[in-house]
Amino acid sequence: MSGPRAVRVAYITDGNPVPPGTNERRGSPVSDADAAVRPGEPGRPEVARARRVVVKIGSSSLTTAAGGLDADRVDALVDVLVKQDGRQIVLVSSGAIAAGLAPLGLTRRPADLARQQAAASVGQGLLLARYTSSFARYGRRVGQVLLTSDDTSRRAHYRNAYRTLDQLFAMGVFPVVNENDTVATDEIRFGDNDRLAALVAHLVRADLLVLLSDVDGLYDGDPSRPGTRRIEEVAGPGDLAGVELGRPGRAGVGTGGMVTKVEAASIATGAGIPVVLAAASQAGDALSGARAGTFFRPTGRRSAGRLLWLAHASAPRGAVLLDAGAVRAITERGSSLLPAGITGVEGDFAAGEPIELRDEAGRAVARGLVNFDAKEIPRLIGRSTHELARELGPAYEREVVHRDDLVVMRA
Ligand SMILES: Nc1ncnc2c1ncn2[C@@H]1O[C@H](COP(=O)(O)OP(=O)(O)O)[C@@H](O)[C@H]1O
Ligand SMILES: N[C@@H](CCC(=O)OP(=O)(O)O)C(=O)O
Repeated sequence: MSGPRAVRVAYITDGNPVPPGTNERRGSPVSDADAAVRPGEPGRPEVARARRVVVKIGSSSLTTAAGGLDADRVDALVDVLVKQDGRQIVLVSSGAIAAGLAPLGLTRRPADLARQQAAASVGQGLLLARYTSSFARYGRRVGQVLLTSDDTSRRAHYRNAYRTLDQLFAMGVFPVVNENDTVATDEIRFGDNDRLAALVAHLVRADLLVLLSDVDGLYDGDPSRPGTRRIEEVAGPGDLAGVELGRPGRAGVGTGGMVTKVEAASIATGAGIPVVLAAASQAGDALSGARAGTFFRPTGRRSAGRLLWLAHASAPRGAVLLDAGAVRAITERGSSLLPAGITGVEGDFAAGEPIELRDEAGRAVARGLVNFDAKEIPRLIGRSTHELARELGPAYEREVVHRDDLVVMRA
C-alpha cells in the first residue's frame, strides 16, 4: 500500500529530514516494543482507560502527494478504529476541500472562501463515500454529522447535536464529523478542524481526544529544522513556554499548523480531557496508551454544557458595555446581566445572537447570548426590570443576558 509507514518514537527525539515515500514528519524510529507500554512502566493509563474518544484526522494525513484522497490512508485509519473494542469513537475528519480539488480541476487549495466551499461541497460527498466503503469492509456503518461553529453555542442546537451523536453510538454507528463548510462564513468559520474536535470532545463528554496529523508530535520548533526535539508530555501551559508553533506542513492542504492543535489541546485539557497528538500512522499506539506522540495532561475540571462553545466557537456580533457593579456581579457572583448595569451598546445584533460583555475600559469580560435586538437596548439602559415591565409590558421584565447563556472569559 502507498499509505503512511508506521512511525514509532519512544523518547524525545531530534528532528530528522522527512523520509522518502511518506509526507509524515518523524523522529528517530525505534522498535514497536519500545513504543508499547512495558510491564512496570506507567505508560498513559488515562488513555488506555478512555471509553469515549474523539479522533481527529487532518487533511494532510488523508491525501496523496499528487492531491486527492488516499484510499490506503483512509483504510489504515479505519483498520485501527474498528479494533477499538468497548470504545465509542467519534471521528472528526478534515479533507473535504482537499478531496474536491482534483474533481474541480484545481491544483491547489484556493484562497477564496467561495471556491473552498465549492471544493468542500464536491469533496465532502467523496470523503463520506470513502469512509462508508472503508468501514463497510468490517460491516460497520458511518453517519455524517456536519456542524457549524456558531449555532452549536445555542442551547437547542447543542442539545440536538449531542442527542444525534449519542444515538449514533447507541446504534453502533461511527459518527464522522466535519465543519459544515458550505454554509460557514469567514466570520463564524473554524477553518481548521482542531478546535472543532476539542469542542466535540467536550460535547460528547469524551474521555480522550486524539489529534492525528502528518507530524509525530509537538516539537520545540518547526520540525523541518534539524535539531528540534519532540516534546513527550505537556503538563500545563508552562511547558509550552519557548515552544515555536509554526505553520502547516509541506503537503499544503492543512490549515492551522501547530498553533491550532495546541489551542485545541488547551481547550480540551482545560475542560478535563487529556489529549494525544501523534502521526496518523501511530493511531494504534496513540489510542492504546503507548507513549507515542505528545501527551497533554488535563489542567481543568470536566464540566458539562455548551458554554465552552460559546467561549471558543462563537463570533460576537456586537457588545454591551457594563458599569463596574455589573462586571463584579457577573465575574464574581455568576449573576445574569440586567439592563440596570448597562451603559452602552455597540454593533447590530439580533436577539439570540452571541455578544461580548465589556467593562468600562473596553475589555471583554464575558460572552453571552443576548435576549434583545441591539436597537431595543438604548431604551433599557440603566433601568430596573420592574420599571421596564410597568412601562413597556411583561416581555421587558427579563435579563439582557441570562447567566445560563453567559460565560466569563479568563483574564
Ligand atoms: N512546533 C511544531 N511541532 C510540530 N509540528 C509543527 C510545529 N510547527 C509547525 N509544525 C507543522 O505543522 C504541521 C501540521 O499542521 P497541518 O498541516 O495544519 O496538519 P493537519 O492537516 O493534520 O491539521 C506539521 O506538518 C509541521 O510541519
Ligand atoms: N472542513 C475542512 C477542514 C479544513 C482543513 O484543512 O483542516 P485541517 O487539515 O484539520 O487543518 C475540510 O474538510 O476540508
